[in-house]
Amino acid sequence: MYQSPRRLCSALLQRDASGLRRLPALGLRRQSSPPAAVPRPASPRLLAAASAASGAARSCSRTVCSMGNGTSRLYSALAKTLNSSAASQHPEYLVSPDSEHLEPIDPKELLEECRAVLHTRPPRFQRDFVALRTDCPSSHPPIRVMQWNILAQALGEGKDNFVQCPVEALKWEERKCLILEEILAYRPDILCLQEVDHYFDTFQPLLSRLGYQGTFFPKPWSPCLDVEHNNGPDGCALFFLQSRFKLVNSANIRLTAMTLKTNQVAIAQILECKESGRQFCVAVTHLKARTGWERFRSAQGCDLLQNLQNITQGAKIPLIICGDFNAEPTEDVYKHFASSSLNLNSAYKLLSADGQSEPPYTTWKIRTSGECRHTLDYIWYSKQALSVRSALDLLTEEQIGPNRLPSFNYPSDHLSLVCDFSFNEDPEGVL
Ligand SMILES: NC(=O)C1=CN([C@@H]2O[C@H](COP(=O)(O)OP(=O)(O)OC[C@H]3O[C@@H](n4cnc5c(N)ncnc54)[C@H](OP(=O)(O)O)[C@@H]3O)[C@@H](O)[C@H]2O)C=CC1
Ligand SMILES: [Mg+2]
Repeated sequence: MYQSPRRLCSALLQRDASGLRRLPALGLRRQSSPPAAVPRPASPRLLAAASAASGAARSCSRTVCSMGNGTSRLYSALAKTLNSSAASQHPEYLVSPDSEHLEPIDPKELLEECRAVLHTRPPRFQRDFVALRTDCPSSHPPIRVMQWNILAQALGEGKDNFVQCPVEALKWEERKCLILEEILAYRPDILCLQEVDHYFDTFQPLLSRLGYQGTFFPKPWSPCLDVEHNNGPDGCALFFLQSRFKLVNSANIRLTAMTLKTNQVAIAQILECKESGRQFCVAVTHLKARTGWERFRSAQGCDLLQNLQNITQGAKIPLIICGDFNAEPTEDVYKHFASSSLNLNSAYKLLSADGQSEPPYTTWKIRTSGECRHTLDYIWYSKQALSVRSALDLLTEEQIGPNRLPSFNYPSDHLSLVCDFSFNEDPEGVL
């Protein structure tokens, strides 16, 4: 039954059986009158538990931190104590100690809360899934994977110079609802994010209440820490639905380039499907940005491929790799992935008429330096073990609008990519 946002919020504020006040999942106050304002909780019980460990780190990182100073090192160190260290393989570190105490939330209720906060904004864009393979019936539900560079709040406000994007469109309290709305609209089984600088206070607590298990690996020297009032370093985050998968193994990888440690990271996890018992490896990364760094990106890509070779025991385990590669398909790093012995294909090529061309853009923005329209984001997959059943179409130029991204309608300068995968039958010996 449809509940108005006003009724929903009051329902969320009722006392639960334990006598403790239940709080709105988002803990947000609406910007203007109708519908009624949601009181900001004085002490959000559920969010406090999840973000307590990050509180000290966040308060110390609210000052301007130049890279390499004690404060950013302290944050990095603290963040790492909550996650596994570089290239470690300790699943026990990856389980949030508080996750079992978190009250589940209904995704529909959270979506309603988001929509109430966003009621003054234009409606979200309609995007459709394009069916790609209907000829290979599978006895198990598909695995939906979402890849998205969500735009770090500190970079969007302090570094990216999106000259056509009004500052009000970047306000975190509303932008986070647009991000959550996009995630909730597609409800991925696996969510791979880049530029996450609100992991501990937003995504980890909320997504864990939606049934996800999350891992965060911050960049060692995040440029976010240069920005005044930053919320800590940005990094990659990987979430999967605990109802569908069991974590078998996990590695946080600091990428190297020509044997040197770099500022870019990846997370790779082996997951086991609870329905089918099949195992696969999913990885998320964000390679070095900017022109002039093509060889560096290429070296980082080679390092990631080598790590994935080791993790999948030479491609014995099927792979899905999501990332903002910061590289057009013409770059060497793309070519390395396309020709790797891991037998990978890029899922979004399948949206093209011949199945051979990447989409014309995955990011589109206007900076002081001009308009930047590029294809940089990819979902790679083991082409012999997996099939892409469908993929979410991109936004059209008309939907994106003349001021490009981010905007009041869309929270990031990068588009989300979403694919439904299924395992091919009888892959024995094919890999
Ligand atoms: N003190 C130290 O030892 C070190 C300090 N640093 C700091 O980190 C920063 C760079 O870190 P690094 O990880 O290499 O960052 P990158 O060059 O990879 O870029 C960082 C972010 O900037 C965005 N970006 C890309 N192009 C532009 C542009 N033209 N204008 C504004 N933003 C852009 C990228 O977004 P997208 O991916 O969406 O394009 C990316 O998220 C330095 O500026 C420095 O402050 C870094 C290393 C060491
Ligand atoms: Mg960016």
